[in-house]
Amino acid sequence: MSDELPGFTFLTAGKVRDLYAPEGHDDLLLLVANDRVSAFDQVLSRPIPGRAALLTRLTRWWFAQLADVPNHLADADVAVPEAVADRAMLVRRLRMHPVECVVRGYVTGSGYAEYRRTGSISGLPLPEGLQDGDRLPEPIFTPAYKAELGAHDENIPFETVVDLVGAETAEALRSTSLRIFAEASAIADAKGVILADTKFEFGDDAEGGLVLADEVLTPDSSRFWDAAAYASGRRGVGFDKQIVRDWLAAHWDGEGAAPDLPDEVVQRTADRYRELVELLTA
Ligand SMILES: CCOC(=O)Cn1cc(-c2ncnc(N)c2C#N)cn1
Repeated sequence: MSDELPGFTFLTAGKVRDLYAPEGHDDLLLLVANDRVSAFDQVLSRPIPGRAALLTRLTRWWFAQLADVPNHLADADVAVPEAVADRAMLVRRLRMHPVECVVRGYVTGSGYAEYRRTGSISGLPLPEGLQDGDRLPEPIFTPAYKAELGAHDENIPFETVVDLVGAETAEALRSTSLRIFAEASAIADAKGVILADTKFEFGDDAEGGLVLADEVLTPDSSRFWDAAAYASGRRGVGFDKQIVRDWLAAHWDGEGAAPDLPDEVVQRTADRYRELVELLTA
């Protein structure tokens, strides 16, 4: 991806997205997604064609479904270059809170690992005997501190969120995250998709209002599972990187750079992203 976008100043590059500032609009940012995919903490060498456009479409769709939640999409008279238009979002520049607002309806991944070590996640005690992929009695807010690029986020207790952003904002982050998760889970469930967990990011706008930022409820920020597979005992059948993860697990020892994905894996993964987006947005 060239860093050059006419009329925009390149700010920074993440794993799967780049940030630009529209010249002459200090109150706006441009988020440009790319087709790269990361797995096992590595950005893989082969992009997944169409991925960025699909996930941008999905985020926009979720913002529309969550109409009662202020979000950072900007309605401004700024021309987004055609070359990136389908995978870019012009957004209001916010004062971001340094908290990954993770909500879990199921216990898996790093949350399950923490649970096995401590019997809790982010300081929240959980019932004994939970297995990987179990549904939790109710969704839980398990915040993490936003790690530097490339490092793992560190789960933190709610009290630390209070120390970071103040009690009022901490409570608003928790209540808003849980409310959005409940709404999104119900929407996904009606389409045969389990929303196992997700991560939201919020910022404050110039008036001090809490605004939903970043991407939302995409396979990059969330785990989406096939509900029918889960019901038949096949847990954690993902809609996105499962194909990539399974192929890498069978063809790579995890040392050094990951091998190039074969064409068939790239194509099946692209198809799977499209399948999820079309299933959810139908
Ligand atoms: C390299 C890519 O990094 C990111 O996209 C993460 N990020 C988002 C912001 C942000 N900053 C102010 N206002 C916003 N609306 C946002 C958003 N979204 C900063 N980094």
